[in-house]
Amino acid sequence: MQKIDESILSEVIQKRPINSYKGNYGRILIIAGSKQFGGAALMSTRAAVNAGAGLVTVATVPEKFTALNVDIPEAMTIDYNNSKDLKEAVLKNNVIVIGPGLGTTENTTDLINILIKNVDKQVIIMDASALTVVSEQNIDLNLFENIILTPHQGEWQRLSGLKIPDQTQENNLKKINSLAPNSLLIVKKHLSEIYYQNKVYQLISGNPGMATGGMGDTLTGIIAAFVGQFDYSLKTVSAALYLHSYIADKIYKKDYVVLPTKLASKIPQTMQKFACSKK
Ligand SMILES: NC(=O)C1=CN([C@@H]2O[C@H](COP(=O)(O)OP(=O)(O)OC[C@H]3O[C@@H](n4cnc5c(N)ncnc54)[C@H](OP(=O)(O)O)[C@@H]3O)[C@@H](O)[C@H]2O)[C@@H](O)CC1
Ligand SMILES: Nc1ncnc2c1ncn2[C@@H]1O[C@H](COP(=O)(O)OP(=O)(O)O)[C@@H](O)[C@H]1O
Ligand SMILES: [Mg+2]
Repeated sequence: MQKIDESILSEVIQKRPINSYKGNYGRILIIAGSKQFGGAALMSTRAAVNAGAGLVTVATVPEKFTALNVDIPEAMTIDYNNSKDLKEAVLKNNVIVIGPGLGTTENTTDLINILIKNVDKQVIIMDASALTVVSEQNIDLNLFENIILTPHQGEWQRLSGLKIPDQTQENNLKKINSLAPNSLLIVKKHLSEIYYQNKVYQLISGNPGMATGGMGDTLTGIIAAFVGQFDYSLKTVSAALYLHSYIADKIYKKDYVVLPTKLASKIPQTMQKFACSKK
């Protein structure tokens, strides 16, 4: 089993070419949030913008538009219950996050079905409530050509049927190979693991200060921005996962709890440090 360490950051994070523009850095759609869980949409969005995504659109409930526009004016907003607008957004974005803060109502099932009907080669990052609904409704994950799954151990239990003590690397590998063999799976925990193409990779950073609501929502935004700017590959996703914990470890040296908003605020300077460290 390979370890994911700091060297991945300078390998993946690129200096920006002088003549580039926002269209070179990914069009990201984040389908997230609900009346109850607005913060999840905000934290995913903030992380995507701060991790360098060129253009970010959030599909959410209209009552969260003001909060989003005030907090992250860089991001655009659409109503996910307007299926025409959502369909258009699915078609024109190349990386799509679905799940943070959606809740597990029928509405979330409808949103997943709109995605299934309209998606083509876009990279989907499926998290949180979307994973729970997929587990409950037995939705076939193989309908997505390029999919990254980011469950925590509770979500992975629902999806795989494996109780947490049974979530060994061997069992997880078998399960993902039968559920969605072409996916990239991240099982989030202390020392998170990536399962990809029949191999396992383990993160060697992270800390218990990260055990706070919104930390996973923040990760989805970082992964989306990285895939949108760099490419869809194991290395790029590993770098996004590593950056998240790397910043969290720096904050944890001084702070008892690692606030997701604080983590997100440190993404631009940390990316610049690794982009500039290149020979
Ligand atoms: N500010 C906001 O808007 C926020 C909104 N959020 C949104 O809330 C929605 C629900 O997501 P969720 O993760 O909070 O709850 P859920 O899917 O019910 O899973 C919990 C169940 O799994 C179990 N469990 C076992 N291991 C676990 C582990 N390592 N980590 C966590 N749980 C673990 C756990 O066991 P227990 O604690 O009961 O022993 C329990 O039975 C989702 O849309 C999310 O995006 C959050 O992001 C927070 C900030
Ligand atoms: N004890 C820990 N050690 C290392 N990382 C942790 C720890 N607790 C939580 N994390 C990390 O924090 C994130 C939590 O994700 P998740 O549970 O989905 O949060 P949320 O849904 O509240 O946004 C994951 O990346 C996980 O690996
Ligand atoms: Mg989560």
